[in-house]
Amino acid sequence: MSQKVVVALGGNAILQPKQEATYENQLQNVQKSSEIIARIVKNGHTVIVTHGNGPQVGNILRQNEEAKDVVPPFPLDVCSAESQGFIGYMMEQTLKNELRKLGLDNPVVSLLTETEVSKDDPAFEDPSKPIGVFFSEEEAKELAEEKNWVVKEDAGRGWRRVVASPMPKSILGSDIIKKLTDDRVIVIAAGGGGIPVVKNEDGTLTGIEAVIDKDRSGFRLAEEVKSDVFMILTDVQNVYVNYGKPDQKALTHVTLEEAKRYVEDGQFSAGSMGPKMEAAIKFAEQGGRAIICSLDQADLAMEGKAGTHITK
Ligand SMILES: Nc1ncnc2c1ncn2[C@@H]1O[C@H](COP(=O)(O)OP(=O)(O)O)[C@@H](O)[C@H]1O
Ligand SMILES: NC(=O)OP(=O)(O)O
Repeated sequence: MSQKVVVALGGNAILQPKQEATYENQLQNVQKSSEIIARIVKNGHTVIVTHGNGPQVGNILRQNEEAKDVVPPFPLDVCSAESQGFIGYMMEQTLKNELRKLGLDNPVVSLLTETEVSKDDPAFEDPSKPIGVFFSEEEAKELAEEKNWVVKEDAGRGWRRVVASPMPKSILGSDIIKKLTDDRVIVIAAGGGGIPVVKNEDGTLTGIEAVIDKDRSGFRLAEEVKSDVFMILTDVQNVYVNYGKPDQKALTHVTLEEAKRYVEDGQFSAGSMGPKMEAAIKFAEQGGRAIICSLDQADLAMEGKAGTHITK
């Protein structure tokens, strides 16, 4: 049965933590992701793609800061837009090429998307979103001192710079995204969580410096385009209970009640699986099917043969 699916690609699908952030490395990874997404389209589903930008937006911000004596630096929301633009470009091009190989002619378009947040969001007082590259604790603390950064440990993987990450209230233009998908267009949207903007009292919009979590914005997008499935692709085949322990157990099909119980038990790290489970649970609460799985099993998971599925 044909279904509408919002696919959220994790940071690993664009750049693995140990890889150098060259354009070539990122293009090669994105090409692999596109190969898999094309298979989902081939199986008859309607796909909307969204993606992370943590490493990329951090690097663009740093490029701006390091070159500030030569070229005036841009604010973080503009860096977000830049990262959305270049990742969207890689995805659009590789997806068109992969669809063509499978004999498909669906149009593909990547849309620069703004996401509305609240200027009063408490996240502005407590930066939590890791961006850019990983450092040792010592290096990170030195950089924090020297450059006035906030740095934090990132889910056991090293230390990173962190910035504010407000909750997404709505994805601007999701009505247009929905119309395009109804017309067979494969849309890449709300990359990097979307460009954070606030609505002023007179209805105008202004950019605000932050990076939105793409699992949270992916949920909003899936909700607003009335998707049947919200699929979060990452680097583990399943969500596990007792993850990393000798008795770890893969979750395949879980009900909302079970999922919430595991969250209460503290089974999912705040900086990694936590936001994914939070987003998946919200989507399942509205009656949709949420899937968390590895990128290479995405097409199998869509057919119910891999990954962790959460339903009401
Ligand atoms: N209970 C769990 N089950 C599976 N993975 C978990 C769990 N808790 C933490 N993780 C970690 O979550 C990581 C995926 O999150 P993250 O690296 O933020 O994803 P991405 O960058 O792909 O969006 C996995 O690599 C794994 O190390
Ligand atoms: N914006 C965002 O959530 O990016 P990552 O998935 O790369 O952290």
